[in-house]
Amino acid sequence: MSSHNDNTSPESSTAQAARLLWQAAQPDRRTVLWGLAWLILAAGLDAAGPVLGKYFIDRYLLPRDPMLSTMAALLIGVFITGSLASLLRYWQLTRLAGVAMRSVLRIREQVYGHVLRLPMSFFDQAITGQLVSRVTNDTESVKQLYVQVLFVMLDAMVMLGIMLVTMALLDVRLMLISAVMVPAVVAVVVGYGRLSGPAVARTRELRSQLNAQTAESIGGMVALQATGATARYGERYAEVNQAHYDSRLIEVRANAWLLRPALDLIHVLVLAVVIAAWGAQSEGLALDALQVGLLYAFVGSLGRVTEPLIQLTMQFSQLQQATVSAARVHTLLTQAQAERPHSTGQVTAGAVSLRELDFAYQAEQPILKKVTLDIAPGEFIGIVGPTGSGKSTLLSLLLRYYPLQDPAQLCVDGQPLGWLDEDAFRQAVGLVPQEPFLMAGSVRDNIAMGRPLSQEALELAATQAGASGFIARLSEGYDTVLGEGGARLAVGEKQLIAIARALAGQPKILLLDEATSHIDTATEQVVQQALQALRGKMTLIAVAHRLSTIREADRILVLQQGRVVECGPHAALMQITDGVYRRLVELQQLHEDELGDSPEGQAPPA
Ligand SMILES: Nc1ncnc2c1ncn2[C@@H]1O[C@H](COP(=O)(O)OP(=O)(O)OP(=O)(O)O)[C@@H](O)[C@H]1O
Repeated sequence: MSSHNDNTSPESSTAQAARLLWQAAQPDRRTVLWGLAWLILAAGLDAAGPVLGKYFIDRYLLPRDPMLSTMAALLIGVFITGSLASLLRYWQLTRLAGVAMRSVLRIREQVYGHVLRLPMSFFDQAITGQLVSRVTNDTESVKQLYVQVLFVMLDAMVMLGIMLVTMALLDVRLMLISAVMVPAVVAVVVGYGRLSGPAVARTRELRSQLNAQTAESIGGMVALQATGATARYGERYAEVNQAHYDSRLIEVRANAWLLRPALDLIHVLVLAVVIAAWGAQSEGLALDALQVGLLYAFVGSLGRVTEPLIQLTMQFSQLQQATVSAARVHTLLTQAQAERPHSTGQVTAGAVSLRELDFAYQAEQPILKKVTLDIAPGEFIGIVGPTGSGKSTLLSLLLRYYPLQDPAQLCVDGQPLGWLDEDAFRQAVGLVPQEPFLMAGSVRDNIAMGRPLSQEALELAATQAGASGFIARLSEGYDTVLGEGGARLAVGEKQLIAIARALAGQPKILLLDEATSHIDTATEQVVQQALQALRGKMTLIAVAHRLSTIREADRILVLQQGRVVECGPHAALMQITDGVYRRLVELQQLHEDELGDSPEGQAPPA
């Protein structure tokens, strides 16, 4: 993901986080509302404790009135209300924990599903490690936010409200003095937020960078070790790690200085003022009329108000971090998805027509210029050209990875490609990429890719791809587990599986993107035979550096700097004196003669 998405400031992130939480908790709205009602009742029962205590002191303890049965009833009442409040709170908080976990489950599914549907242009700039962190770590932090908001904040607010009402009923003046605590605590929290907010955002950003660097280094370990870059990468990592530590230290310091000590101070100050005010109020009165019970009730209630406030503020840094995470998840979720048209358009025959096709990734930098070509159903087209001439770009457009300014410039069976129904389109167009992407599953899983394929369909695809021979030799045939990235197979074998995968969908159009670049001559011949066998059964469009792969094509399209410079069968193109294709073939011949027959014997970049 581009880094600008990570710079979400805590201020702007609060609203985004709130929206995300609210939306994900929607299906559990009733549980949350009922939870609120029960928490109010629990707080009411809690508030009854000090009130009953006051009654006990004022009526029986101070006047030394030995009404033993009533006193016992009062004490039992205090015990029962306290126990009931605890039980209710425990029950509700368990239910709310369920809401938090279910909401995170939904968010994670939503984020993953969303990432799967993002346009390819997004992944041009995406950093894998950061995206992974978004889907797993950030969503986990969001759970923390639910826990904070639902348990601590909700519970604390309810408790605070009920306690203030109870205090007001006991003595409005003393309640007003106690209520000063609320703005004082808010001031501490706001001050803390201002002080540590930037550090919190920076810590998250740096942690994300650490993740990204780790993922990148592990992914590129071969290149890293081969170029002796491990020490430099180690230093680079250490720098970010140190910056992360420094930033975290600022947070922790702000925490240590501001939160607990500041709150304890406020509590003690308020307590002192309440006692002083009570002393002033009761001056000159007899002891039994002094309402010692009132003071007892106030001190008890004040403790119950302080505790949730302290909890709330102590968790504030976590809350901030979780808010930043939630905002980043929200930002990712608001990334526009690739358009998935739902139309009745279908690919019936596989005719492709390019009409003066223009394309640029960035404005003013055209990559393809007025490419015009009509491909008949079942035709085999080879695309060649020097590096950077736009071959892969053309395939990307055929795969709908990037939208076109004018959809009519690229049509399949007479309909603009961009308007075809997504599912029908993906079924009709198969791709064999340059790097065969194999998952840590069985051969069967890797060919089927989740599609419900019969054994016959699977075997047919493997046979058509020329892969059935080596699959039969594997220890467990189609059920052989390949290991991560297909580590157990040779590169050529992986490529044959990738071809079988593309063919298993019975495509009308098969695109091959330099599918033979990394394979040996023997495997290339298997691929060539496979292509020959598929001729006429589907439209074949193959980009190839290795020219022997497309030598037999019906027509070869030669691109140079985004323009079609030659087009025709191999023999015809070889007739063109000083032709681009002829030069590429001759250069390749020379290169192969020099290198001998090896996988590297491809067209050198022109
Ligand atoms: N996602 C992208 N964003 C921006 N520019 C790109 C992107 N992909 C390719 N380009 C640029 O477009 C031009 C054509 O690239 P393309 O990959 O289509 O060429 P190619 O003929 O397939 O090259 P090669 O044979 O090396 O694969 C290049 O200049 C490349 O830098």
